Amino acid sequence: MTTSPALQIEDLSLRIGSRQILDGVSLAAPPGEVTGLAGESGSGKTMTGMTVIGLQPPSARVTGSIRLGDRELVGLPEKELNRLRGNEIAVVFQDPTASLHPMLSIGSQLTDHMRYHLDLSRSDARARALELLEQVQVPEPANALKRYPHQFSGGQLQRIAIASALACEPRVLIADEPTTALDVTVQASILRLLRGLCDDLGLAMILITHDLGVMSAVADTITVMRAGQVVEHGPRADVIQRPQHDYTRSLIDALPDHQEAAGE
Ligand SMILES: Nc1ncnc2c1ncn2[C@@H]1O[C@H](COP(=O)(O)OP(=O)(O)OP(=O)(O)O)[C@@H](O)[C@H]1O
Repeated sequence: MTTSPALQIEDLSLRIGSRQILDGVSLAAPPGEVTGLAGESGSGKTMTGMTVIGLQPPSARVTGSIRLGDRELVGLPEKELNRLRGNEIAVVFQDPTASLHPMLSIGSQLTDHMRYHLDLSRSDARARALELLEQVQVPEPANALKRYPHQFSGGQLQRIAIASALACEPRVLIADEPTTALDVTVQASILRLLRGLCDDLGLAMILITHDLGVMSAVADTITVMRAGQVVEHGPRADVIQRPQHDYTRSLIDALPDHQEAAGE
């Protein structure tokens, strides 16, 4: 079954000064699917994600198309992009503390965000915050609302950052290396959570990671980037088990146990 993509990137290029950072990137993220974006460090994965939410460096020149439903995002005025950010497109970063304020309780961070974007009353925002923390499986949600970021483990903080990203019911979630900073034991549970949310909420998820092992655990399709270009794209099993491009093969061979990653 093919669903029409929530997010469609076509021929996206980005130049900073004389450097071509992205060169004709095309990518579609359908609802309810995890679209993996792989490639070694510096290949342009993060810049692709940042450009989708309009957070590319100010000096960058962007051409091509990024459509959210039937809306074109390239060239959208900053005010309108600001409304989309966090509302229709949300991001989860590698470091959960990047999206959480250290001096504010989890409760006020989640509810302030929703009161601002969704215009909810204080009690409705609190009820929704509790629901979100349950959804991301943070234990004792009512208690968690009163606590501060430093009182949580990295894995729990990433769950809270994911809850915050989901607060305004985005259609698209960009997860940029969401498990890279976490203990190996916690990584799998966060990936399972993201996969479950994608399925349950029909999110179009773009999962950015240099780790094809992570990718093989959850992605439906994989797009491989190198030096700002897409070199390969296809269903996960095809890309991992029958890579067409030497570069993809070298990424797979670099995995500690590439048989395992291939799901064999
Ligand atoms: N603010 C910036 N100004 C200029 N160039 C940048 C900026 N940020 C990133 N770049 C360059 O853009 C290219 C792509 O970087 P990007 O962060 O998208 O790669 P990546 O594939 O996500 O790698 P990593 O996994 O290391 O983040 C790199 O060559 C990088 O040096």
